[in-house]
Amino acid sequence: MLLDVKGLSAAYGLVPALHRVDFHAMPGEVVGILGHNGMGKTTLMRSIMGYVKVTGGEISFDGQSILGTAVNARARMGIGLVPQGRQIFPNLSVKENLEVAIPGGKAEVARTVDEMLDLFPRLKRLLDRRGGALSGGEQQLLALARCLARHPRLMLLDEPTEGIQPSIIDEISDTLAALTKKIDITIVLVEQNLDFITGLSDRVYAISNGVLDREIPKAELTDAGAVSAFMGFTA
Ligand SMILES: Nc1ncnc2c1ncn2[C@@H]1O[C@H](COP(=O)(O)OP(=O)(O)OP(=O)(O)O)[C@@H](O)[C@H]1O
Repeated sequence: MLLDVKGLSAAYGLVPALHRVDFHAMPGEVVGILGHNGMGKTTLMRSIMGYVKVTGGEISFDGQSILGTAVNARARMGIGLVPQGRQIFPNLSVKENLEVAIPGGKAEVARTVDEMLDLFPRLKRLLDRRGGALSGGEQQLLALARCLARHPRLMLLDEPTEGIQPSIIDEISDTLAALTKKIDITIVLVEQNLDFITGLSDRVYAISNGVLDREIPKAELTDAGAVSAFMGFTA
């Protein structure tokens, strides 16, 4: 098991945001977590990366507890987060956005930029463009490349389709599916886009009001009524 989250709780002051969350990801898996606005998806991603102080439970990465470790230590262990809203540098060029994400000397940086351009060919012709002048979809590709440039073993994706045109969402889905075949990576993604999540994920969980304890059986993912029931809606 690469990631094992057990009984994880987090709160903002006295208000709980995650309540005894249990899930895991095996090496090479794409695990989707489906949930509506405000259900705790971002809090979960940021807790695993180490930005949110948790109030209970356990997070293990590659068999080791990571709860007491800082964000940069988790990054060095091989965890990467593509944050909600992408958070690229709007005033830096695409090339500079990539370069500043890559640790190492000049040669290593140049080699890794080339490696990322092979994975994201669409960024090649945009290298000199300012990050802020990219479309939402292009920004998402850049954010993915910035994360992968550090060669994480686990990539956490926080709502990759948010604010992106439907036509580009398919391209992002195809790019991610191709990636998982080319490189050794485990992905945990949180989303509210059902088609995107079912298209990419090996397994899907539902999160509702900070509670994540149910895996949605694969056979039921194509049944809108069953998914609604899992998400806590009554027919
Ligand atoms: N910094 C904060 N301070 C206080 N409450 C917060 C903070 N961040 C999130 N919350 C609350 O915690 C709950 C979970 O929020 P979270 O952002 O994790 O949900 P989400 O599923 O990612 O939602 P969205 O899709 O809108 O980003 C919400 O009720 C939210 O209002």
